[in-house]
Amino acid sequence: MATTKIPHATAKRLPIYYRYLHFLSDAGKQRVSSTELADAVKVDSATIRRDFSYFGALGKRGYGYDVESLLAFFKKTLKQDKLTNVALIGVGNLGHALLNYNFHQSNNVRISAAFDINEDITGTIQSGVPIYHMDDMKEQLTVQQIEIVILTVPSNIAQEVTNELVEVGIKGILNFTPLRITVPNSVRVQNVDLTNELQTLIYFLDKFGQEGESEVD
Ligand SMILES: NC(=O)c1ccc[n+]([C@@H]2O[C@H](COP(=O)([O-])OP(=O)(O)OC[C@H]3O[C@@H](n4cnc5c(N)ncnc54)[C@H](O)[C@@H]3O)[C@@H](O)[C@H]2O)c1
Repeated sequence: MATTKIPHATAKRLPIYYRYLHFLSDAGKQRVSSTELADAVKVDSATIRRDFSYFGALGKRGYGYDVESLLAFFKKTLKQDKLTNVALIGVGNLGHALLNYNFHQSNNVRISAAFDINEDITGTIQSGVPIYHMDDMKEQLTVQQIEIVILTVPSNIAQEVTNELVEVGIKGILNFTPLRITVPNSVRVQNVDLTNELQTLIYFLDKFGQEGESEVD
């Protein structure tokens, strides 16, 4: 079962399910039906059942899903039971915003190091995160065993920085730059493009109105 290939759209919904299950668990709820879950997370119940089916028969007919066992399962799948340190490269406008935010809703991911070339900010601590000079990047990433980075540098140097990250063994890059960076197969890149998201929203509103459509790969 561990080798089951999960569609990208399903994988993207897992944190949404996880957050709501956490909420239910905190509220002392023991079980939840797919319809109830669908209402809460705004994903239709057929999609939820299909998503969950990738992980085996987790629900029981007429009973719904057991909140604690589902939560334990997602915790493991999403690696929520261990803290993941990530690094931020490029502490400008966007980088600062991400540092301030520092995923405080999540207790399992945090930015533990940031890097820049601007000597006005290197050597300082911002929002509790040390800002190192890029000259120290390789060493710090290795010492801190960081495998995931958030890339918020100007696009003209994004590839150059990426090459250094690849050399040091980074496994995942959350790429905010508009450049579609080139990496070997061993590295996974997730692109974040707010303009794109906004245009997708406009497209769906235009085409389907407020009913929208649930995202399916
Ligand atoms: N994905 C999105 O929706 C979205 C939204 C806004 C900005 N962006 C992109 O994010 C990136 C950052 O945008 P911004 O507005 O924060 O820019 P910015 O100019 O404010 O910040 C860039 C930072 O990178 C640093 N930097 C420059 N060269 C560097 C290098 N070689 N190594 C490390 N750091 C270096 C600069 O000193 C600066 O602190 C840009 O590529 C921009 O296009 C994406």
